[in-house]
Amino acid sequence: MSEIMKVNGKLNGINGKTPFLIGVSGGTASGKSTVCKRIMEKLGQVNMDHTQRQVVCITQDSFYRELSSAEILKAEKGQFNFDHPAAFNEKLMEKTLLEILAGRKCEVPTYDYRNHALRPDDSIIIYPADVVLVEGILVFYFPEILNLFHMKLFVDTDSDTRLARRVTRDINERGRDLDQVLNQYINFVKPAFEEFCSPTKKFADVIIPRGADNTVAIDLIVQHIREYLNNCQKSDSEKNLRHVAVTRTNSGEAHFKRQH
Ligand SMILES: Nc1ncnc2c1ncn2[C@@H]1O[C@H](COP(=O)(O)OP(=O)(O)O)[C@@H](O)[C@H]1O
Ligand SMILES: O=c1ccn([C@@H]2O[C@H](COP(=O)(O)O)[C@@H](O)[C@H]2O)c(=O)[nH]1
Repeated sequence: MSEIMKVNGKLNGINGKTPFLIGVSGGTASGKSTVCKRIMEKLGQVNMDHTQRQVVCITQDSFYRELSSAEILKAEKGQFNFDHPAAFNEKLMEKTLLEILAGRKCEVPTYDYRNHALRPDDSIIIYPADVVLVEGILVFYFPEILNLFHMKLFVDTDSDTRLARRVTRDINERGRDLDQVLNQYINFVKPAFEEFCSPTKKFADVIIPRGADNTVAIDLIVQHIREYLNNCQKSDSEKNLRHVAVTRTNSGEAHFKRQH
């Protein structure tokens, strides 16, 4: 296997398929996952076998670090700060993204929000793809990770809307009660958004106001990705043609010229 090297924060000299890496950031419940889902839907990637997908999506939540028992007790009372950069294992995230950029198959655990823990037994296999979407509140916070993205999107949804959505989602899907959601939001989520997430908006290439409601922005992004995928397909078939020509020449059965 070739060694993965970085020059100026970008990959250099790697073998295999190097995907186009798109970071999708924004505050909690801004619609990051929904925007990624819309992009995947519009590109016809959702009802497709995982091994065949040209576009895949992963979440930063898969890189929450393991908590100690004392931290889990705090988390159960809504007293652990999951919005601080220290809550993440950014080194593991960087390593995984480098593997993905090197065109290697990776395994990424899912996150269990009810138990505040990763589920390694329920991991997702990320097969080599042409485009990889990486969504999360702090994907632009760590410079080593920020520098890996070829395109950066920031989902900018008004904070009242985000809080309203978070309350509903956390109660219905993440096993929380109202007091817990509001206390966690006031004590950790909102201050951390202002200190760590919001300042990273300046790194974005495209800001998407109103998230998934902004179909114009989503269509433009989808168009850009579609053009990229078409170019990938063109260069793949050119590579295949070259391969056929060289193989036949080597076998001595035909005398094609090497194509460039
Ligand atoms: N445009 C929208 N209109 C209504 N509800 C939305 C919209 N976008 C997202 N939601 C809902 O808000 C919640 C948070 O959205 P999600 O995409 O998971 O946000 P994030 O990934 O940023 O946390 C989910 O329950 C989702 O269904
Ligand atoms: O155990 C946990 C882990 C995370 N959270 C909250 O989740 C959000 C990030 O996820 P989004 O889908 O982007 O909202 C973050 O604000 C954490 O506070 C949690 O509550 N419990």
